[in-house]
Amino acid sequence: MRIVVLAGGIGGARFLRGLKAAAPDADITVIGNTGDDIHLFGLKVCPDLDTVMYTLGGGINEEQGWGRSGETFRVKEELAAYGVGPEWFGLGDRDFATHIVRTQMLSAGYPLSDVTEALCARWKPGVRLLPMSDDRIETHVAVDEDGERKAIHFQEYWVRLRASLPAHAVVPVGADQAKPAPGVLDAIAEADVVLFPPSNPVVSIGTILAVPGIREAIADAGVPVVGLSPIVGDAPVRGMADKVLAAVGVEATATAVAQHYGSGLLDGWLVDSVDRAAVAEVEAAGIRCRAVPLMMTDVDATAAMAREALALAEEVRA
Ligand SMILES: O=c1nc2n(C[C@H](O)[C@H](O)[C@H](O)CO)c3cc(O)ccc3cc-2c(=O)[nH]1
Repeated sequence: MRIVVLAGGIGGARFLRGLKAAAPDADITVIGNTGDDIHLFGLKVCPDLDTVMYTLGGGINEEQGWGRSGETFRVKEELAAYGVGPEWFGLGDRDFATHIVRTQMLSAGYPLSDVTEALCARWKPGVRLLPMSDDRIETHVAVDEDGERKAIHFQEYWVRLRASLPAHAVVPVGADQAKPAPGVLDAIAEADVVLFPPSNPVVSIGTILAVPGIREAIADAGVPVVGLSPIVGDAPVRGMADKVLAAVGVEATATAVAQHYGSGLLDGWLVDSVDRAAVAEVEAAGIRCRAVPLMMTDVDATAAMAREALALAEEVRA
């Protein structure tokens, strides 16, 4: 079975670990969000691609869900000693090596998709990890700070500000001129099922869908598209998805997120058992819906969710 998964950061990576356990013989292609990418210290950092690669490759810092395990921060300390910022983004020594290799290859003219393939040759994530695009796309967030409206980089909003200010707009800068990376549209066209894991619907899944051609390819793929709600009991399970959902006028509920994706895209939607009441509403929107446990407490729980998603896909296909 060929499965295509649109993945953001921590939620997407954790879901993929369960999907691999649930469907060990499946051919999984991950279309990774690159809107979180940031250039720091002359290096290109790709948080969501790295989180998938490290999580599935066994190198992730498990508690954080991002960055490498067993980290030290000597380089970060030395940069701070030179007064070279920003200090608010925690890059560890091991992680720096990834960004040095990536930037060296990009400077040599390799596209991000080739770079990602080369990095995955070490980590062997067990899935094909494709960036959504080889073109530069960076999500910016419009906020009011110090009495003025300004656009700041997503990472500055997410990490420095901890999403403490209302987001007035979330803009994937560069998306409208970008093209899907090589292999992305083919993977979607050849997929037997497309899954939207419990990643951030705005800055992760939404950014991937903003790359011209990807949303249409999924809508036209003619195979079941099934998503899992990142919102449980009217609150995001992790992260601050509600802050950016507000920016696009979407309520932080399992139903609202399904409606946001729309029945033109989604065929099935899993909500958590506590949101059982949402099932009828989601089905009224033309999207098949089931209420199942959606907390990714461990790999077994996540594998059970993945099996539910694949089962719903087969129900939809019938
Ligand atoms: O909350 C934080 N998230 C950090 N993240 C997470 C990152 O902001 C998020 O993983 C995604 O951008 C959102 O999914 C990092 C991810 C990396 O790949 C590398 C470094 C960091 C550093 C931080 C950090 O200092 N604080």
